[in-house]
Amino acid sequence: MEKKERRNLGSRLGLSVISPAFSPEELMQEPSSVAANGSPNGTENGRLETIGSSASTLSSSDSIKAAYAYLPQTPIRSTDAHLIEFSEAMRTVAKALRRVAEGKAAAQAEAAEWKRKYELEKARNLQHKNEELEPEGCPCCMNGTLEDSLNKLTVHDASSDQNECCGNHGICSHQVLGDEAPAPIVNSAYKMVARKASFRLSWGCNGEKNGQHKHDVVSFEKGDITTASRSNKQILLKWETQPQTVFIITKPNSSEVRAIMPEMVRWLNEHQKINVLVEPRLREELLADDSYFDFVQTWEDDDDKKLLHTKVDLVVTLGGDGTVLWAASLFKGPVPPVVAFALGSLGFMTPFHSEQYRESLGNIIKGPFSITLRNRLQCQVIRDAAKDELETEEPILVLNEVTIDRGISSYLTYLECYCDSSFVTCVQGDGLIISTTSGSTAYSLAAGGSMVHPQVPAILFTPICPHSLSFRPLILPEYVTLRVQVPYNSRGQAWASFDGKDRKQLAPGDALICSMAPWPVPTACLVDSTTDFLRSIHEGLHWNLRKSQSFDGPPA
Ligand SMILES: NC(=O)c1ccc[n+]([C@@H]2O[C@H](COP(=O)([O-])OP(=O)(O)OC[C@H]3O[C@@H](n4cnc5c(N)ncnc54)[C@H](O)[C@@H]3O)[C@@H](O)[C@H]2O)c1
Ligand SMILES: Nc1ncnc2c1ncn2[C@@H]1O[C@H](COP(=O)(O)OP(=O)(O)OP(=O)(O)O)[C@@H](O)[C@H]1O
Repeated sequence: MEKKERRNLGSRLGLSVISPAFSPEELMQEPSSVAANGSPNGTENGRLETIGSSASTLSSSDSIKAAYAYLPQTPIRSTDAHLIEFSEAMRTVAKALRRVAEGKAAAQAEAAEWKRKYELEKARNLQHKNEELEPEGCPCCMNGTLEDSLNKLTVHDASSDQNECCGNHGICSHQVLGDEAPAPIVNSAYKMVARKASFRLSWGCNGEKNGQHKHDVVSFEKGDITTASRSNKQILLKWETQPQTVFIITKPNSSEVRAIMPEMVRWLNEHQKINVLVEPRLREELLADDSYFDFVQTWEDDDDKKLLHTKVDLVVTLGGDGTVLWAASLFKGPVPPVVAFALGSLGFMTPFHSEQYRESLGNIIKGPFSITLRNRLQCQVIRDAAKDELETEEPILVLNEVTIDRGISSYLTYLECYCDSSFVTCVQGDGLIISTTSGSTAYSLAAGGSMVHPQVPAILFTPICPHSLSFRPLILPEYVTLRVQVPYNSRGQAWASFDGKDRKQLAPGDALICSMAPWPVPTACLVDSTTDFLRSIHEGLHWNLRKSQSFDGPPA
């Protein structure tokens, strides 16, 4: 019997047929209704006719009753009942699986959070140890913890006394970036003679002293909760000792870079008496041109590279946004201040003009200068096959975003997303972007996310081509831990990429955990965070560019 006919039969009998419950073969086993030729009453509609014939002498309501009485013994009911039971069982299993996944998500998110806290605590302990080992540091800083110092933050006036102690006026670099290298590295190309310069950070409004404190955000006085005037304004960096080592990073294969780079190195060395450090490739390029550049330093192995942040006072990038991303990726922990010169096409994070490098670098080296603290995301892939915590992969830090997409697969990505221990949603589409606010003007913007000022403490959750009309992007607070899981029943694999690089395949069962990293990228501002941000969206994207209407329009 055809499905349609079965449905007709059901509806004529006042029943809803739930599924194609039986086959002609099953019907043929029906003892009373099966004709000798093996077909019910010799037709496909044998069952209907059997019911009809047994009911022919009865009224229509009697015939329906008879049909109901007859049905429990037929395969329709029993097979449907099995199917109903089966689908209910499947629903229960699905629910149980979802609960297990949520439990696992919560446990893994919690584990990641504890790991992050542990890393922070470890960094703090290391810092205390270094402070103990370093008697000639700023005496005021030596007495306090980072928290003490944060609590003491006041606005710093750029023109205030140079000899003033940093303890009461900002975060001192001895506290923030004071984790000195365990031992100096001595080799021909990487002979670090200089001590890292110390500096302090202060919060103010374009350098004006206005007495606001960073911790005065909410007041609980007299039981009333009031928001104090915003205090986390423009951040200033003021050197306490002269910066001595500049790390120059350039985009490869650029004639513009090749023209400016040797000039800049010479100027830094001769006019500013500053050590210059570059990537090994660049040192070779410089030396190939002129042996004068023999004084330029580099590193020899990964161990040296890991200690870069302890030696470098300032990072200078020559290139586009990609070079800033590259520079950030070289620092797996704290990052020195970055001065980015624009030698690319867009330059959202590269506010400085390369033609004016002498003036700009001169001002930065002298200080103070405004910085934007750009948050980074710490991303960790957790493999389903990993047997324990030790098998997890190294975390990757991103300045723009981590993208989970369908890669070369032609199937929809299917991703389950959790925020701390709460289920957020399932992404069915091309993928998902988890972005920092700095990355909000990059891929996330192209996928329909909002542009967010880089100083806003947030994480962006932006789907890529979702196959659902109602999936709008989200902006979440910076303190959450996100977890993206490729479910076991996903049709294909997913791929994660980090600032557009390092693609990693995620198999069903694998997960990616993201939280805000404790090491932001401090980028020097040309003017200040807000002016630079607005300039970049106006000039880079021509945001809301429209010809003004003429005054002589129709009367109102
Ligand atoms: N559809 C898209 O818009 C798309 C697709 C893939 C990657 N990307 C972006 O490219 C980035 C990698 O940059 P790249 O230079 O190494 O690759 P790239 O050379 O392919 O350049 C990508 C473009 O994105 C711009 N860009 C990078 N970071 C930006 C930011 N924070 N704000 C505004 N624009 C930004 C760059 O200036 C460049 O024009 C990724 O992090 C991702 O955000 C965008
Ligand atoms: N020092 C470096 N070593 C290796 N790769 C680098 C380095 N600096 C930049 N890159 C890579 O080179 C690519 C291009 O760099 P970048 O975006 O700075 O230049 P651009 O493409 O000319 O600028 P824009 O994107 O603004 O047009 C990026 O993918 C970046 O990751």
